[in-house]
Amino acid sequence: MQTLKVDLGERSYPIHIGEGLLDQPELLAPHIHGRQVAIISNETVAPLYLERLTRSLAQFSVVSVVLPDGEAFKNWETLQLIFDGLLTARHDRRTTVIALGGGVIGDMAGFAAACYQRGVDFIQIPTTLLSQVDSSVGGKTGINHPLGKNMVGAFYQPNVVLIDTASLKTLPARELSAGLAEVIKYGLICDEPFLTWLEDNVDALRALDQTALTYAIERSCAAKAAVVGADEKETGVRATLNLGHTFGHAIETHMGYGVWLHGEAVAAGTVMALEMSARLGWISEQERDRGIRLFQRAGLPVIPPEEMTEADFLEHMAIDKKVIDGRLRLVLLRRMGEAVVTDDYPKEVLQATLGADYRALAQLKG
Ligand SMILES: NC(=O)c1ccc[n+]([C@@H]2O[C@H](COP(=O)([O-])OP(=O)(O)OC[C@H]3O[C@@H](n4cnc5c(N)ncnc54)[C@H](O)[C@@H]3O)[C@@H](O)[C@H]2O)c1
Ligand SMILES: O=C(O)C(=O)C[C@@H](O)[C@H](O)[C@H](O)COP(=O)(O)O
Ligand SMILES: [Zn+2]
Repeated sequence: MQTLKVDLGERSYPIHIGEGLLDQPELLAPHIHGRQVAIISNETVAPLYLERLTRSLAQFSVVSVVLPDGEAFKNWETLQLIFDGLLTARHDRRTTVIALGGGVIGDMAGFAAACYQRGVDFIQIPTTLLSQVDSSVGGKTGINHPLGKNMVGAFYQPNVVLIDTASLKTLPARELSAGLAEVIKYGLICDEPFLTWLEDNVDALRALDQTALTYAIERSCAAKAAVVGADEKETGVRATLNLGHTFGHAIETHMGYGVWLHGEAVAAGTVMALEMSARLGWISEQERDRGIRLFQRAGLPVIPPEEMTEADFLEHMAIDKKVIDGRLRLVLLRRMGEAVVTDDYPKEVLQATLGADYRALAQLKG
């Protein structure tokens, strides 16, 4: 087992990474301060892992709340089911909410923990690659609004993150690829040598090679922990973790939540960010193509939805959380392995990026 730390003063916490950690209650017990525990999961993950986790927490009084599965349920109505479960079981302020599932469960359970009786203890047990490399770390929690992704939420850090890499054995291939989008993101924004490693190991990752997966998870979590430790509430460098997300969130919202997976939208959105960075002359066309090729090899889409117009993108992007005083800040690549957040770009370059021929770019690489 490997343990990393998110360094946030009195809110610091460990990230434990290893195979079979679900069966190691001693990693959780020190972070549970009362007798009550509420495990939040969904209809897909609960049949796979809920009984095992409940058994390993036998010393506590455990209830579970099993939510419907999917991004389409990351909303107020489903959040209410968590509060219903907590109140029905008479959970008090010393309860601990545990998220057992992917990023949707983690974001919702975390937001519920932040709100329930004004804040109770929270633990992340992520079971998708995406949630293991990204969403379980850093304390962004929340739900979607019909007009925009993650528009209602709170920064609320967990007490511990427990990553059992064996849980990826049951993950569908499409979901594994979606997780690779956020892994590739770290290489692009802050770790160019990791991109080379990914080019050498993407096939092993897709084949569920445990050694390769564990390494990719550790390196991704280390990158995220460093960024979050430096800027917990996104007043600066944390916004670089949003590479591809301004375009990607527009795709998710426009297409209907869950039609494109988050990681798929991030992949196509990052290709748009690469294209814009190339148009600004910050990276070369060869470097842009290097990124496109890696997303393709990871099994991810690199062409935005045909039906989305430039106006559609601009309308959704206008309410991005990085907008300040009506000016849209974008995450772009100054060079491979170095992201910047900027509102200093000609409007025409953004227009040209939205209108670019991504089908042609994809065919060149495919
Ligand atoms: N808070 C953050 O910092 C952050 C970061 C990235 C993404 N997110 C959010 O995370 C969400 C995406 O997360 P996701 O990709 O994990 O999606 P998800 O939570 O919808 O999980 C993907 C699918 O895999 C299933 N699943 C989960 N674990 C499984 C397992 N071990 N075996 C079999 N099936 C399993 C789920 O039931 C679901 O059907 C989005 O809502 C996104 O906005 C948040
Ligand atoms: O942790 C962050 O910060 C991120 O931006 C990570 C992203 O991968 C993630 O999708 C996050 O939920 C997006 O945040 P948002 O503030 O743009 O909703
Ligand atoms: Zn993301």
